[in-house]
Amino acid sequence: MAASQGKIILYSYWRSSCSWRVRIALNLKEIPHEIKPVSLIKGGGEHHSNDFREINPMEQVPALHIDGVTLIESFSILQYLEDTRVHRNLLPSDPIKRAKVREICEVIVSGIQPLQNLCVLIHVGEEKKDEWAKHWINRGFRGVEKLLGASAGKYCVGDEITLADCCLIPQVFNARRFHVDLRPFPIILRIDRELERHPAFVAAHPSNQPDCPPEAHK
Ligand SMILES: O=C(O)/C=C\C(=O)CC(=O)CC(=O)O
Repeated sequence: MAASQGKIILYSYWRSSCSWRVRIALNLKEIPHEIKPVSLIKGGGEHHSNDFREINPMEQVPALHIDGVTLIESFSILQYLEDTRVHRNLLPSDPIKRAKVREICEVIVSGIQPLQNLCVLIHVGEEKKDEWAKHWINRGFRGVEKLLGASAGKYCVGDEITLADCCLIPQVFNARRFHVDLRPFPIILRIDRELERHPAFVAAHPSNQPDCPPEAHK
């Protein structure tokens, strides 16, 4: 799994919402990259292999090989892209708006997604896992909806696409996957509709990934 020099390589799984956040940002910033699929399912998960543990000791996707280093943790990767690839900024210049973008990101990347991540659901067990995921997504979305009530314009914070939108859209997909009733979250739904045809978001969608199984295509 050694990464070739110079090329930007994203280790990704089609349905991983954390990989998806990074795919959106790479697309929005028009950064050429190669996707190396890592199956979280095949043989108990390729992310648990010795080879992949060298890439990410947390045994998770995504990992991004860029500028001679390998970075892990999606939000940290997003920040690095923002720091180094100034084309198409995904953080506003106003410090309060920046804080609001990061606030929404944190609620999703720390407060919602980890609680419904595959390794947590395996630990929770087959019988309880769906109800568990639904509960935590619901709880988190109540907070996100309230925050968006104060910050949203066309998108999560104002009228420009930001890192918050990169984090929100994959989480909406997960909410649907776990049958969360989204009707109490009209702002979240509106932003999701706003972005569903955006080319950078369409290209990053699980159904457009090289490792998407044929039966899961839209
Ligand atoms: O195909 C699968 O069921 C395996 C894994 C996932 O969906 C990814 C997650 O663990 C959820 C997530 O990224 O939020």
